[in-house]
Amino acid sequence: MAKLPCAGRRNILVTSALPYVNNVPHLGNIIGSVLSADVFARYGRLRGYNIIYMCGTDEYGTATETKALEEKTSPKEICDKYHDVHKKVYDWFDIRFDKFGRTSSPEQTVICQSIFKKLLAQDRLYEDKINQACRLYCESCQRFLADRFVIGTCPKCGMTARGDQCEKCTHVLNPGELVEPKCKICNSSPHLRETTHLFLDLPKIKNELVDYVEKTSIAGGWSSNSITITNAWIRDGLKGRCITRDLKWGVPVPLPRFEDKVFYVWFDAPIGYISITANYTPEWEKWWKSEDVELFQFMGKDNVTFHTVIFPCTLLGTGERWTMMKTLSATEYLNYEGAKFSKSAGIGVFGNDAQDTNVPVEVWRYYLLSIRPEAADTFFSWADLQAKQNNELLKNLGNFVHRCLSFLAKPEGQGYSSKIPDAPGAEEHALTVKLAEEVSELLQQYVDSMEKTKLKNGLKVAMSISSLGNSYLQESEFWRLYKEDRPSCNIVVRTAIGLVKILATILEPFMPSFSKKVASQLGLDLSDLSLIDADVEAFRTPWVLLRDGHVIGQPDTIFFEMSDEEVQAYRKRFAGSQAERASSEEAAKKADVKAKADIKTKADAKPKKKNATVNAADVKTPVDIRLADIRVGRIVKVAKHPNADSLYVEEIDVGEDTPRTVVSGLVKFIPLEEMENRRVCVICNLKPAKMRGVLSQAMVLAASNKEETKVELVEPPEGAVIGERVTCPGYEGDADAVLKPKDWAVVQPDLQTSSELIAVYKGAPFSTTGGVCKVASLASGSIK
Ligand SMILES: Nc1ncnc2c1ncn2[C@@H]1O[C@H](COP(=O)(O)OP(=O)(O)OP(=O)(O)O)[C@@H](O)[C@H]1O
Repeated sequence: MAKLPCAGRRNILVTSALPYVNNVPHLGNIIGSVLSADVFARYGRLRGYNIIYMCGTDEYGTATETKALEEKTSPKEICDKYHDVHKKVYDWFDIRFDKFGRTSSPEQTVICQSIFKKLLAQDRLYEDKINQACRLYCESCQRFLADRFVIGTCPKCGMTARGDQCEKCTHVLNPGELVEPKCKICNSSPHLRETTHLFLDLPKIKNELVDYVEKTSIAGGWSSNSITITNAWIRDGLKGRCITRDLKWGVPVPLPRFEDKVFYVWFDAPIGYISITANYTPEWEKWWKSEDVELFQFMGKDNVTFHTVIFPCTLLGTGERWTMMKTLSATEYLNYEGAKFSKSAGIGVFGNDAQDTNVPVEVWRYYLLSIRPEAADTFFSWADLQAKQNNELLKNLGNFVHRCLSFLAKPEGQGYSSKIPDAPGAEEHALTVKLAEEVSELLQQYVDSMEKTKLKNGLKVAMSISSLGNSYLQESEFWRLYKEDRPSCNIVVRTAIGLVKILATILEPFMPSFSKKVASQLGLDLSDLSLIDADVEAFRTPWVLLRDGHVIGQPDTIFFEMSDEEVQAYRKRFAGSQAERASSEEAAKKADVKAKADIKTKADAKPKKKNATVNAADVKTPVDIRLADIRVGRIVKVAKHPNADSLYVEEIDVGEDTPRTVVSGLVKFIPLEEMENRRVCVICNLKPAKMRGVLSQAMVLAASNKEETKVELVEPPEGAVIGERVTCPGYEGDADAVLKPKDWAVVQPDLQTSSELIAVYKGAPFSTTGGVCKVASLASGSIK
């Protein structure tokens, strides 16, 4: 039965940006919208809030029409097919919507047209009577071009942009503003042709909008990027927004002279949240026209202005009281191994690919959420996924859970025959009291973070409770207590099991499949996991969470190790674009089968690692980029080498007491004045070497093309701190005191610049606290 708002409860309506229907979503789409919203909605349900999560596919517009042309079918059939594809991907990712609908429903037409009529009645729309109403028309395709089918140069930042928005600087455009526009379908130059359209009169609604933004943005906890983007938009001056298009596949405009037009997809898409709710319950107005409902919206940064300016203006302009967005959680972008995820170019891992790997859903969710781009763009890398799976999930979380449960499950004489012991005196047991205090403090941080949609921090805090659990077990020496001091052992075991229950609960929003398994191993139902205030209070005394005599279920391993071979196989399998992968189909098929077989055999052959604690002495540091001590430096002085024309001698500040002297062969490529004061990436642990009589104490990293005719410095970003270490996600660890030349020879060939000009090691970007390191223009260069 559909939920409705209830007086006296927190009523929360969650939405995530409606994914566009004509393609398979990639991991960037998943973390940017649906997965983030799912975590928050799951958290809200655990807290006992009256919460619903609405989402669905955004189906109208030219992109669908064109896809239908390509696939020789109708837009409706395209939408049916891809709606299903999306649904299956999200089901696999354990995304739990209360309703996953679609914008091509009859309810959408009714609600969209009714909002339009109210805007008209309130005089918030105007027809364009001058040339602003021109749209680009392609003579060779004989059609008006939808915004996304025009590409050109952004007038603001000078980069390539689509007709509706520049993805580089997020500037929202009218297609006519693009410099040198081109038709994306046939590459000819479209021209402006006049056609009358309807505009939403944003200047007329400005005061109400500003009032709303001022009242809500800070108080509602909008993510800082969304506040910046919105304020910049308002400051730059609001202009009328065209809300109609010369298309067929869309909601018809119910006005004489406009019958052959439909609403622009960005006018109707946010109305989709409302119509999808109307598909969920006929009493949808109780959610959407209420002052007692908190609306939380999740999306990537490119969707912000549509949700903070255009959609609010649409609602405010009707003169009715709509439920306005309270909290907006907008992510930056997730990138793929140094490149950009792209649906059109087919770069990256897509929702259906993820299912086709050996990586279980809980690991996918954990990894994506642990690198959620909350404050800056982040990077997916297979090596980082491996590191997080092996170190954080297996060695920390899996180890703790399995250690507690398997000890408890052992027969009397070695364990507790699966029965929770009585544990009087826990509140006086010093180590346990200390643990309980630390856990309480972390739980408070967890709740604070989750309430503010700081999901990444919520996850980090939850994982630190698991680390505390491991330290607690270790310090207690429970195996010794079992023989020498059984009452204390009972306290430790019962407390640790309570901690397992806490972890299963607070990690449920992030990894529901993990929590389900742990609940069953604890002999509990999922419904026993709750985070209502009384439970959070009880979590302060973990030893009371499972009663004595309770019998747990069967312990089993939850996480497994990912091998280097698997990482290599995945990197190879998902390299390049989907088209490139498909073009060598036969070869790819064979490689694929082999890769999968390799991976499968490995997984099968692998003795199921029982979350064993790994002995540090057994771990051999692999030969990779972590061995190199790369630091952010600044050239404080530079001169030509006295004895060699091709060499510079620099003094570089790398955060030490005195600058280092460095000799580099860059004279031919970089003029002396461009070297001065330049920020650089420097390898600081190579053995100092004399170069033509001058002792060089480090090496500046630069990228070159194949012919070595062009060389560019690898530059740290503005925000990086001089002297900080440059690391590559997935390859963290101590550098060698001195980097051996033979190790450098192994590492160097994998150092490159990506298509996005980012310095990468095996796809993992050179990262600093200020962002990633880049070169000026040299893509696919070799770094040394
Ligand atoms: N790399 C990314 N990282 C994080 N979020 C992203 C990324 N790419 C897209 N998103 C977000 O994913 C959500 C769904 O995107 P949507 O399906 O509209 O497609 P899109 O990737 O933005 O591309 P297009 O508009 O070309 O279809 C949006 O909120 C968008 O901001």
